[in-house]
Amino acid sequence: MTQISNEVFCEDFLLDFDIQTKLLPNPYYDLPFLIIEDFFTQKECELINEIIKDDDDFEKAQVLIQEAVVTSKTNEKIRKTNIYKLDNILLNLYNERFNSYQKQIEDYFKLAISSSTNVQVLEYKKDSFYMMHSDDSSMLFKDEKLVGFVPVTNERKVSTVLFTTSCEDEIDKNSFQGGELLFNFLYDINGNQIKVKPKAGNMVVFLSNPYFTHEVLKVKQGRRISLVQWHNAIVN
Ligand SMILES: O=C(O)CCC(=O)C(=O)O
Ligand SMILES: [Fe+2]
Repeated sequence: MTQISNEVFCEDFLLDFDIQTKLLPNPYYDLPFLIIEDFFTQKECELINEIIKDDDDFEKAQVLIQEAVVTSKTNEKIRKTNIYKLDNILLNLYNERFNSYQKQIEDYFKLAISSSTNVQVLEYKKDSFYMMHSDDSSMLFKDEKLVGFVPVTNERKVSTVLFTTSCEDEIDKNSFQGGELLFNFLYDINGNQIKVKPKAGNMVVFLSNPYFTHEVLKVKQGRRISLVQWHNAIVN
């Protein structure tokens, strides 16, 4: 294991791979990712959860799969979610809020955000999940062993995930069980994989590169809703 921040260690094999998009934050931080608390208020989250419920106009999740060329196709084995778009009022609110945190994000990761993708609203119902992946690369396997990563996009430097429902023991219409965001190759001081427990209103900000390979564990009950966006950035 190699220490990448005060409280987090990563698998050594990552250091042996030639990761072209390698970038890590300041090793003196406690965590190598940033959690922005209360990006949205509980009321704002509830409004989104309410609207998403009434909106049947979703597309099945598209998964970037590298074939001869990079194509996009629906693959329910990899990801089992519904995707929605935000309406203009909520989108403006999101953008306004994002702008107010942009400098904090840029300072944390020492980069300058140059553009951002559309915001995707993901809904995971019971038994939905999102298999292990890196946001900017394809994982290369040989005989079921991970042997490296190939970048599939250079437009994703930073990933942001904003939760509008919470992971709780007792569920109601704004919560769910399971559905933690797991960073597959990152560990805490006790050797446990880093798992983020979603809390409505909180945004997790991490680099899109293979160090931050992640998955969404299966939702056991309830509705998990997340607003996902990727950002391009100028990195020194
Ligand atoms: O829903 C989440 O928490 C993460 C989604 C994700 O990893 C992605 O869309 O790339
Ligand atoms: Fe992702």
